[in-house]
Amino acid sequence: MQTHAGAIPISVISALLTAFISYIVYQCLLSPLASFPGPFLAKVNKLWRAYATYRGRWHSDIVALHRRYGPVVRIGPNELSIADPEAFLQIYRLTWVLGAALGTSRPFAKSASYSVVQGSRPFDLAGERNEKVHAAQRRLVARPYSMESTLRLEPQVDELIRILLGKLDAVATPPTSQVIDLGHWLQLFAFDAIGIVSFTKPYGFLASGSDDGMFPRLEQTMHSASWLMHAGWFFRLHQKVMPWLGNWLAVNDRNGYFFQFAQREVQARKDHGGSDLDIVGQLFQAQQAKAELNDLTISYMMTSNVFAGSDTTSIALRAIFLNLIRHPHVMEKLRSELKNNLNSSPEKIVNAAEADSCPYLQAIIYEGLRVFSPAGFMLDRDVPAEGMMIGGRRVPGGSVVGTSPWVIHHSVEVWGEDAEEFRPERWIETENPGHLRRFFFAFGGGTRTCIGRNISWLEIEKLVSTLVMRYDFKLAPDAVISEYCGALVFLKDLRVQVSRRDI
Ligand code: HEM
Repeated sequence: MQTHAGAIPISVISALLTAFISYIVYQCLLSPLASFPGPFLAKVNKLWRAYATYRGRWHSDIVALHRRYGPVVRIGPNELSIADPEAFLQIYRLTWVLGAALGTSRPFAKSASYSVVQGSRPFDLAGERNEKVHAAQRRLVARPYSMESTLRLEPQVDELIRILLGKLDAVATPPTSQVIDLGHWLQLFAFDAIGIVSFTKPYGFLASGSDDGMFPRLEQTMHSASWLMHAGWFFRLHQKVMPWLGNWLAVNDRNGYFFQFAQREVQARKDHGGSDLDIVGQLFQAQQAKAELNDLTISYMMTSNVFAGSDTTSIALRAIFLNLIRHPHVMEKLRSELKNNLNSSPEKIVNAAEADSCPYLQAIIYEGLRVFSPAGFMLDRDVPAEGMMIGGRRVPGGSVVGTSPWVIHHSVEVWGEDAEEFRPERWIETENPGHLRRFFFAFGGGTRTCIGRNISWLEIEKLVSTLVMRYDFKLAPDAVISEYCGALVFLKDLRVQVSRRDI
């Protein structure tokens, strides 16, 4: 058959069509993951996940997909989302020792998607994929993040809480009782708290009441990272042409704008001195014995503090307050506990030791982070070369598996029929709290568990207990609270009427 000059020959078209059909048949029928159910487009095209993430509803969409398809959902040609409790424990909870005993010789390493987070940074705890390199880096910096170190900074956190109380008093003292965006104030607090634990000094956002444009920028960076993690080729291409076309991706702010911000703070801390108790002070001290812990490395680490430590904590605080407001009986029960156990009053700033001694308060924090986990993404891991079994089916080495905190936290199989409900009592009633905690995934798991957990917990337990004793909170009648997932699940427009309880 003749073809016109310039037209594509039929033979080429039919070869392309055959290749396309073969690819679809392979992915749907012959691939080692073919037996796992999932949306058709996800099975055949990696971009499905990038787009699904880009839409900003991944945290709830993936829960809905599991309700539809079951405990294992295929969300990419080579990717599985896991709600199966046994498989979840195998992926995230095994240590080297236990792993060796079970025949899984090493932890599941982070997948290629994390390279986008890491960018060109040689020191990046969250993005580092090599488990050995990560373990060495973590050992280098872990000490200042311990509970012992964190507690030494409690007086400085108290100072910050006093500033917040001053701000809230101004809108909550009779005859005033204004509606405010409580979420905004919690975010200013959480951001400044990171300044305190890192550099002994707050950034001054809470005092000025303004974030200086920082929060939208953080949010855009997070969102950009969330979908680009699943379009790595596009990210790499962009980085190659960036010298000529400029930067078009907000994710680069992580290693650009936010790194420079952290670097300036580290330099200022060095120039002006500060307390040896803060994280940078401790790292400067450690520097004397460990040459590899140079100023650049410390700045990289502080970038993680700014990037991973402020929005996460503020979302946790927002979620806990929203749930307390929506469940007045829980709020009252908490107040009774604080009054009876601590003799707490509206004037008092609760200290960490006191907060730790209140089981209901602790249960509220667990439950708040369970039903509304700040991290809304799936924590991708590579299946080791030997492969793994999930629900009796073999998953080959090199496949990507992972679980989002939202998926495991909303699993009926783990939490029971009331998995969707905010019910702190479940953490107290259970005969086996250790069992429930194994499935508590708000801070990730295994070797890659959040290094800032102690810091956040301290902030949360102090602030929640102090504020509920001092103020009444009521949702504004016109409050329209929305959720938006860009890696973290941003909870917006927490418009609340705040009033002093003691006046
Ligand atoms: C409620 C607050 C927080 C939540 C919900 C949270 C959540 C998480 C999660 C889920 C991970 C694991 C990520 C993964 O495996 O991909 C993680 C890791 C990490 N977080 Fe947090 N985080 C919080 C607070 C903080 C704070 C306050 C800091 C720093 C001061 C911090 C710094 C980090 C770092 C550096 C990592 C990487 C750790 C590693 O791989 O060794 N986070 N966090």
